[in-house]
Parts: sequence; C-alpha cells; structure tokens
Amino acid sequence: MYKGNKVVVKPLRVSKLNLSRQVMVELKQVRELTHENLVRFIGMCVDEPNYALLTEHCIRGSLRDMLEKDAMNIDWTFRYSMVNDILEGMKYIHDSSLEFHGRLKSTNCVIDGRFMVKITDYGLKYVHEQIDLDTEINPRSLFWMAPEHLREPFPTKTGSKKGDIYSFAIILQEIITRSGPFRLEERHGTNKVVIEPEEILNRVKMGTTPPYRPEIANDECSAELMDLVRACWSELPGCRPSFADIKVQFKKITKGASNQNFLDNLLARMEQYANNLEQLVEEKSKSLIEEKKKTDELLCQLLPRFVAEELKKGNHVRPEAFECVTIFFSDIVGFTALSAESTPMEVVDFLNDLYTCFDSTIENYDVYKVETIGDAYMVVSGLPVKNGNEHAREIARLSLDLLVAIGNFKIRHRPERKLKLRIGIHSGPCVAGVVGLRMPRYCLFGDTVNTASRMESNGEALKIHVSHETKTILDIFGKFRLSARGDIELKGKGFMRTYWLEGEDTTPQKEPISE
Ligand SMILES: Nc1nc2c(ncn2[C@@H]2O[C@H](COP(=O)(O)OP(=O)(O)OP(=O)(O)O)[C@@H](O)[C@H]2O)c(=O)[nH]1
Ligand SMILES: [Mg+2]
Repeated sequence: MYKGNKVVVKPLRVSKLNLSRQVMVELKQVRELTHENLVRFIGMCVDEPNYALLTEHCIRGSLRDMLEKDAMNIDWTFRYSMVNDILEGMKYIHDSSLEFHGRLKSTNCVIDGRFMVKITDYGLKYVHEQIDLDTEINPRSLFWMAPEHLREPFPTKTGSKKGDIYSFAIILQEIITRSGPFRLEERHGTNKVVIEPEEILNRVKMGTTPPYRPEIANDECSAELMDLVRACWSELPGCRPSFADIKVQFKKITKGASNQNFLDNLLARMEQYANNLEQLVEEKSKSLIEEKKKTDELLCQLLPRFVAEELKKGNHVRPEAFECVTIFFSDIVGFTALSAESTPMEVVDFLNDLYTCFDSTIENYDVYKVETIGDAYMVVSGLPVKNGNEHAREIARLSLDLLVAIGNFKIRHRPERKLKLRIGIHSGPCVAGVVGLRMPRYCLFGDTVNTASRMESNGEALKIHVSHETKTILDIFGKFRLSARGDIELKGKGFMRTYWLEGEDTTPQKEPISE
C-alpha cells in the first residue's frame, strides 16, 4: 500500500544502484507520462539493497493471465478493444521522449478494473542497464524480442521503435490464438518434435526465408489481420509499419466489427466477465459441496451424528447423563510382542485389517464406537440414543460375534498365528459430552468406564468377562448363558462377583399360533 492505494512493488536485481544524473532525469521523465493506457509510475525505492520500482496496481492481472484463463470467454469485440488499448498506449510511448518501450510483452500489458489494457515497465533505460547481468534470463521471456535485438550481446538492454512493433506482432498472435508465443512449436514442433525455447530463439536469430515465426492457422483470424501481423514481424525492421500506420489499418480491420460506443463496449465486457464469474462460481460451488459432503461424512465418523449436526450449527453440545449404559473394552493378548517382532508397515497393515474386521461387525449392532487406542477398542451401547435395557444385549451379542470374527482373522504376515481377544463388559451410569474445541471428541466419563476397563484387564484371553451389573440385565432376556468366575479383586473397588459370558440360546422361541 502506498498513500492508501495498492501498488505493485517490483524488486530490482541490483546490488548497488548508481543514482546518476541520467537516472534522475529518466525517473522524472516516466513520472511525467500520463495516458489512460499506461500504468502510472509512482516512484522508486532507493533503500540499498532493496531497490524497487513502484507502479499503479491493475486488479485483473496481466494480459497473459487473462488469455490463459480457459474459462474466460473472450470474443472478438473484446480482443479488438484490447489491441486498440495497446496501440494507443504504445503510440503515446513512441511519440513521447521515451521513444520506445524495449520490453513490450503480454506480461507487461496489465488489465485494470474497467478492462482497460495498460502498458507497464516502460522506460528507465539507465536503471535497467545496471541490473545484474549474471542473473539467469528465462529464454521464454525473449520470445517477444525482435531478431535484430536477439543478435545483440545483451538483448535485454536494447530496444527500438521497430523492435516494439515486432513485440506487438507477437502479442497479436497471443490474442488471436489465445496461446503463448511459440507455444504450438514448443509442444509439437513442425514434425511433432518438441522444440526447446533456446532452439526457437536460434531459429528466429538465423533470419531464414521465410523467417521463423509462431504459427497462426488461417481460420483463426481474418486475412487482413493476418497480413498486419506478418508485416509487423517482418524480418527487416524497415518493412515493419509504425504504430500510426497500424492504427489506420486496424481501424479498417475492425470497421463493422464493432460500432459500439465506449459505454456499450464497457458494459459488454462487464457482462461477459460477470457471466464467466457465474460459471466459475457454479463450478467452484459444485466442488465445494462435494468437499463439504466429505467433511460431513468424516465428522460423523468421528462424532455421533446428532453431536456433529449440533456442532456444525455452531451450537454447544451439553454433557448428558445416562442412567444405564453398557460399556465394552477389548484388547488383543500379545499385541505388544507381535508388534515388536513385526515391521512398522506390517503393524499398520495388520491394524488396518483388524479395524476393518471390527468395524464391519460393529455396524450390525446398536452401539457407538467411542475410541480405539492401538489394539484396544472401546464401544458403548445405550447412548447417545437411549435404548432401554437393550444395551446389555447388544454388547453381549457383539462380544460373542467378535470372538468368532477374531477367531477367523488371519494376520497377513503371520498366517499361522491365532489372535486372542480379551473382552470386559460392565453396565452402569455415565456422563457423555464433547470435549475439545479444535478437535472435538465425544467422551464418556464416570466410574462405569473405569470398571469396564478393569473388567477387560482382569479377564482372560478368548473370554468375555462380565460384571454382576451386566449379568443382572442380561438375565432379564433369559437367553444368555453365563458361568460364575468367582469373586475377584478389582483395584480400588474391592471384591466383585463376576461372570464369563458363554453364549446365547438362539433357538427361536415358539410364537403363539393365532387362530
Ligand atoms: N495483477 C497485476 N499483476 C501485475 C501488475 N504489474 C505487473 N504484474 C505482473 O507481475 C508479474 C511480474 O512482473 P515483472 O517482474 O515485471 O516480470 P515480467 O513482466 O514478466 O518481465 P519484465 O517486465 O521484463 O521484467 C508479471 O506476471 C506481471 O504481469 C499489476 O498491476 N497487476
Ligand atoms: Mg513486467
């Protein structure tokens, strides 16, 4: 920002700038130039070594960018008015004390808010002369350079009126074909062979007859415009017209193409731009909706659906107390030893297979997977949606099912090894709520959680260790077979009577036959 306006700051690759009288004179010279098709020169930062040029900022970027935007529909009225803007700006430069530009190219034609093309980076010959020569020059940036200048020892430090006309012809080619200079040649070459930019420059320098120039297909523009382009990039500078000549010819070419006045023209450009924007917005919204769907799905996998919905609305999710839920903990016996003798990739693959096996089993029950830590699983039923007494039955059935599933599970890198699951379940009250703002997690709190976890750690491999509280609920269903384990001492809890869940009677109960 400079004096409240956004400006372009172009750093100068020069370690020490000699602010000679000539430099001061040319700075004054460029500051005095005013034309609606010239970018206003604001000044130079002479704070060694941060030398930089400050110029007016044009919001719509360079002509090069505009032409490259595929989504931007650029009709011929728009193209002609862009050419006209460049012509006006360049004619003004040629008629001024600058005499020529020297670095005319499509990146030095920028577009302002009203779609007016403005020429930038003009003048300051003595400043540019001091720019470090050892910095590498991108050969593509020389595509606009006339052959006579390319042949000079320092092409970037020269320039002439006729050289500018050649550059203008290259810009015309860009506007007509909408592709960068020599883009076609670089891609396919003449015999479908890719030509390197250096080689393209060599061919232009050679001055063959006919001269080597970018390709424009006959049907891409009118014959008159094609003739104008050819004249402008003539090999002999003397054969190239002046901007004054071009203006006359161009008027003839565009006659009838557009008889709109300025305001109509501007409105047409705006309308086109707005249409393009609409199309762009539509495309962007589509991908946005897709992305949103993906994040929503992810969120719902990490949090219970209703919690996710509330959080998305920006609502606070209050912690909720549940009178009775059943909590399941499981652990794989010998997992640590198995991991120790496997490579990290093997462990990841193994866990991935295991989670897939677990998750596909869990899907069949009214349960919520609270978390997984390594090989440990914590699952709950009866929350976030209450389900009467069914939580104990759901968890019991899940446990029995998982024992079978894990029994059939094959460890990819140890197919002979059998996995041993240890399960502990317990029922009781608990509180559930969302903790964490950045990474919200739905957590359970309360003694029931600790007890359930202890039930697992005090259990045995391939067995389901059930607390007295869970057994009491299971008994209501009258179908579960449990055997007493005896009284065991749980850390911090004293003695507790616990059971092994052996199975469920699946013989269907006879329905009373109705008459
Ligand atoms: N949006 C916007 N981009 C600009 C403006 N002025 C310059 N640019 C862009 O900034 C980029 C860097 O510009 P420069 O450092 O001048 O490089 P260049 O124009 O490729 O080459 P030279 O001018 O010969 O040094 C180019 O893509 C310009 O088109 C402007 O006013 N607005
Ligand atoms: Mg530039």
